[in-house]
Amino acid sequence: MGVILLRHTRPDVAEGTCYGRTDYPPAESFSEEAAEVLAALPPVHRVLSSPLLRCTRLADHIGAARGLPVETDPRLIEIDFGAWEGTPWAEVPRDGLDHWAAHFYESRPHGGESVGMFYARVVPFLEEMHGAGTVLAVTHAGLMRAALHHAGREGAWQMKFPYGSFIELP
Ligand SMILES: Cc1cc2ncn([C@H]3O[C@H](COP(=O)(O)O)[C@@H](O)[C@H]3O)c2cc1C
Repeated sequence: MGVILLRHTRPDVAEGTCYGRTDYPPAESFSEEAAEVLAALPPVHRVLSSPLLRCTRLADHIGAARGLPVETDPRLIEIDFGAWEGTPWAEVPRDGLDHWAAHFYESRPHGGESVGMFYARVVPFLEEMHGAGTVLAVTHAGLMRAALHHAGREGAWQMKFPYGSFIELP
């Protein structure tokens, strides 16, 4: 089995908000969600986590239950949406969204990371993990999209992953 990418549980932020790098903590439902994740998760021999609270809380919970230390890695942080962070998606300027859609890899109308910049920091992590054994990385939806794109999956950038769900990479 290869690396397992696990999305964090529900964060404490209003539905429809644009957020990536903003450090929202987990929602009140954390304990129940974390128990479900733990029950579904296969055995792993290493636990890595994005340094953001919505991931470290879950990683710490898993690490404590499985007797493993948690290592944080900044390459596992979600894409940085710059000036858009904390804004409802419905209020993000239309021209910015259009530019982003038309120039998907290069565009950064929010002043944060372009998808290309984001992908360029994620790929070295994925390459390092290749063949590293059963490693769990607690991370974000954007990372899971990037990883599936890297694995050659058609439509990976449009995929959705529920909170607390995980994917296994070969
Ligand atoms: C290209 C791209 C487009 C996105 N649109 C939303 N997100 C991602 O950013 C937000 C934070 O993710 P999480 O809740 O897992 O921390 C979510 O809305 C998620 O879908 C994206 C990520 C990427 C890379």
